[in-house]
Amino acid sequence: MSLEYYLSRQDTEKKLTVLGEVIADRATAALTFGDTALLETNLSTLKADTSILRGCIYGEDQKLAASYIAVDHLKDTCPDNVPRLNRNTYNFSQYFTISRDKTPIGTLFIESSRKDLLQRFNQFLIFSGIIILAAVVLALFLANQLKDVIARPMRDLSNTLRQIVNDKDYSIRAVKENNDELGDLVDLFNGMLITIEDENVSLKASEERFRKLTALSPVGIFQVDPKQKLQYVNQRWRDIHGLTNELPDLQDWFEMINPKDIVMVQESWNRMVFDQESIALEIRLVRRDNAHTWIHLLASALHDRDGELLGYLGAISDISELKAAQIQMENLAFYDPLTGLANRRLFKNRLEKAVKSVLRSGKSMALMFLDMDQFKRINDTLGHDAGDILLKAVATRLNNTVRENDTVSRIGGDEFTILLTDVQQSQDVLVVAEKILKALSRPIRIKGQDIVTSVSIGITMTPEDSTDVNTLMKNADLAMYWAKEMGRNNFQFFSEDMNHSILEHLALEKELKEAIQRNQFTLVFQPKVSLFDYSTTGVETLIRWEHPEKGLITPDHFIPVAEETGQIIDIGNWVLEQACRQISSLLREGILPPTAKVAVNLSAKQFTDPNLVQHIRTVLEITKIPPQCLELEITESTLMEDVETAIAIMQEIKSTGVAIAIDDFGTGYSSLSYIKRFPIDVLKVDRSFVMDIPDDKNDMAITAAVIAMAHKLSMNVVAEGVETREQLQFLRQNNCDEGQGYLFSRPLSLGQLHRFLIENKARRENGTYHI
Ligand SMILES: Nc1nc2c(ncn2[C@@H]2O[C@H](COP(=O)(O)O[C@H]3[C@@H](O)[C@H](n4cnc5c(=O)[nH]c(N)nc54)O[C@@H]3COP(=O)(O)O)[C@@H](O)[C@H]2O)c(=O)[nH]1
Repeated sequence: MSLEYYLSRQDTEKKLTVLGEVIADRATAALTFGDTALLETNLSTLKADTSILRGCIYGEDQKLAASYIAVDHLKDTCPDNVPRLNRNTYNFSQYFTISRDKTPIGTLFIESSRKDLLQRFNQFLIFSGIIILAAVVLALFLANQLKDVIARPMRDLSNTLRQIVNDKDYSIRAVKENNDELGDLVDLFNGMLITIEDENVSLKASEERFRKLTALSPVGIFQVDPKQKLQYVNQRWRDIHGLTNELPDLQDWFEMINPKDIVMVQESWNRMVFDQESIALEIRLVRRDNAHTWIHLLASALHDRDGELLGYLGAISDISELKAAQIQMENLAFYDPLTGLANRRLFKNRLEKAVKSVLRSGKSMALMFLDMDQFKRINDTLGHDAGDILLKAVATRLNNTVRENDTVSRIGGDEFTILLTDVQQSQDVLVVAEKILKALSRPIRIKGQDIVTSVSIGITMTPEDSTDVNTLMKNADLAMYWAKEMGRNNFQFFSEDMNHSILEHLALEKELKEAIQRNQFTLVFQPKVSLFDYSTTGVETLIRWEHPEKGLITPDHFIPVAEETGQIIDIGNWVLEQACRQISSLLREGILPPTAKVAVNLSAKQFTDPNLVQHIRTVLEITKIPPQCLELEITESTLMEDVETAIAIMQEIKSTGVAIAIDDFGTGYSSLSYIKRFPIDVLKVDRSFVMDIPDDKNDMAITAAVIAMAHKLSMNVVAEGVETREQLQFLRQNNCDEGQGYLFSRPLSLGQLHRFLIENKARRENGTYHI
């Protein structure tokens, strides 16, 4: 506005200047000549401009020379003298110098009214107002129009969007009204909806597929959200857990895991959550119905395309059957199916590991080798099923005797091993060995019978004795053998001396081979005496080895070796033949009565030798000894090894007319039912029962019972090892038939026997016989 006013004012002032300068120029001559009329004519040109209020020309003397007053302002006059210029007046006024030859000769004063200017300005204002008003009206109009054209479609679009969001219905479409930019926007929006709908459809299809797949899946599937909440499980998952419909908490699920596996599961779960590691575990579940289920668990974290965590997805499969099969396979491969103990393979494996650990830790470990005494006999007597029950009972007792860390194994028929780990001193092992012997000494009831069993235990220590697994096994075996030698039902620690003895044993084996050819064996005969009249009823043949360097070697030392190597067959045959040859002369000479018998010991190997009976017949024939004068002593243990075969062999022997005596009776776990079936003529009560008479009441009772029983079975009873008068008295009181022992005579050479028989006969005949 002010600009407009300023420009109008400048226009007015410029116009006034042009007008003033023209009039001043024209007034030069009229003023020179004082022609007032011409001056006024000149001034009258001011009429043309209605805004001029007055024009005044003053001469050189400053006196008014001519004037013009606008008709509307006749009340105004020109002052007589040149008026002062007053800028504060409402009107414009301006002075123009009238010059002649550049010399001022007068002054023109023109006053112009601002009225036009203001009028023009007002007009401008009015016009501007009208324009603005029109513009506003137009703007409002246009805005209204625009509202319809732009805002409504936008509102429609946003309503559509709101409806889609509220209803989650992506099939709704925005309506396109125009083919303008908004139309394009609607097209784009609808295009986007189509894409979302397509993606939704494929997502729903994929979800449906996922649900169907998981519903039909043979594996249990579960989903956990990022906040560790179990979000989804399929039916199979519920079935495996024995759950119906409820979805348990993750914590509840963890509580269904076997306590032995829970630490492992939690550690793996934490690794999955914090380190994004996948889980693959085999664990046990304890279901609500208390059933145990082995499962294979797989789980891993689930992320979207941007790596944002969506949760965890996992699968479980019921591997109980697989595990059972695996356990069964492992059991078959590593465990003894009868006792459930570790087998030889597993034992060796554990022994190897234990030796390595001993080398690392610097601690000691003991290996025990156990062999059941007389197992074969029990097995044969009571049957294999009874043998199995016995083995199982022994296994249980062994297991209960040792600590959980120790390994008890069955490595063969009646052979067990025990690995005692973390041993401080050999005294600890000794305590365990004693505990084992004690545990096994309690009778085991099988088929209504109380069976007493025992074991012989060999013990070796590592690293003390060796750190080689095979050597340790050999050591323990050797020590066990030693325990057997020491009378069974005991334990022996391995020592290098045992090794030494084995070397001796090997040397003995070698020398035995040559002993027969070199005639190093001799025979001695121990008389058997009637306990009724002290007559000599027979003799027992006992072998002796006269070693050229070692002197006299008793059969205890070489018979077991000969038995092991099989040399006993040759040695036994030699004894049988020699005994018959030597005694036949005594019989022929009548020094031995015709009722007397020469007894020869038969070892187990001899007894089962298929040529035995033929050999007996040959010997009888060669030596001309009557069969009824020959008696074969077979130990109870030999007979009990294979009862049925023993009966058959005995019957064959009996068919030759030769008598059979059961030796060492009472030590071989015979059962009465078998004794009854054995074709036995003589029963020899073992020396171990006689030796403690009269101190051991048990032994006395047993001996008395055995004598009574043998008599009931029509057997002759011979008591072995009679050394004292008390023993003799007891045996006589209990009607024992015969006695053999140092009380009557020690084993005698043939010559000594000859003398003994004659002297004994004479003493009895002349009544000087006394004991
Ligand atoms: N297969 C063969 N075995 C044989 C043969 N010769 C002997 N043997 C067996 O060797 C074992 C030991 O015999 P031996 O050292 O000869 O001892 C016998 C007797 O000397 C001993 N005995 C006899 N009376 C007493 C006595 O009062 N006290 C005592 N301490 N010892 C005594 O007993 C042995 C005889 O025992 P047994 O045979 O059980 O009747 C021994 O088992 C022999 O059998 C052989 O040729 N073949």
